[in-house]
Amino acid sequence: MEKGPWIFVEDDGYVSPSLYSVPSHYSPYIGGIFVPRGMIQDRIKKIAEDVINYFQDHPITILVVLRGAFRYAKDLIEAIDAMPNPNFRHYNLEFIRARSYVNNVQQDVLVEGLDQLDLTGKHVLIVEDLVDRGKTLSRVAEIVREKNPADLKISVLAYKRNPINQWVVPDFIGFSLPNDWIIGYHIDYNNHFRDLPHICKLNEAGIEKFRV
Ligand SMILES: O=P(O)(O)OC[C@H]1O[C@H](OP(=O)(O)OP(=O)(O)O)[C@H](O)[C@@H]1O
Repeated sequence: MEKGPWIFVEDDGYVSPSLYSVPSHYSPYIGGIFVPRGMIQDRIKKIAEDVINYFQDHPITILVVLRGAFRYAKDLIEAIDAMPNPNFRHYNLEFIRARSYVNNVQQDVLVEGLDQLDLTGKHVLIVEDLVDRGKTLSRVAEIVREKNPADLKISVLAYKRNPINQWVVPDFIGFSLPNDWIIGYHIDYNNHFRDLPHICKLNEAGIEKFRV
């Protein structure tokens, strides 16, 4: 993945969790903070502008991939709502569920809630929290394309530089991150750390502690 219109976080581009406010029950398991909450919010404001500038006056069907993308989608929509010129923006929301990870091992990708959606002729924006190996987004996009949308774009907050990922680079990316185990800002490890406000690196102690 070339450096591009996203914020590139270097492999050692994390800071100590002691520099930011972190819940004490999580701090032993955080290897470092890659992106603090305020920077995430600022980046999302710009992505909201980019999305609206791209879709112009086409109504957007925003397809949120639960559960991980919940917080990113919420903040993206709030940023769109806060933009000037309310006559310009026009979107509706749909929610699907995709899941695949137990511990840090990927199982088959399960997608729920997409079968019954009619996306024919719609201008669709898939909103996802994380690309890791790329299998989830690849599968979701494949199903969406079969529904003949007029347009399909993809936004991902966190794009991991996982060499296994052969997936096409999404259209709107928040941050390019190292190939570490990423947690926080609703990105989970076995359903833990979703409420951690910053995007962080999970350490070995955390991988062991919350293994199921
Ligand atoms: O690029 P990939 O290797 O396919 O992985 C990315 C997916 O993994 C996470 O989902 P998870 O299975 O943890 O479910 P969740 O959305 O409920 O957190 C994340 O939310 C993405 O959907």
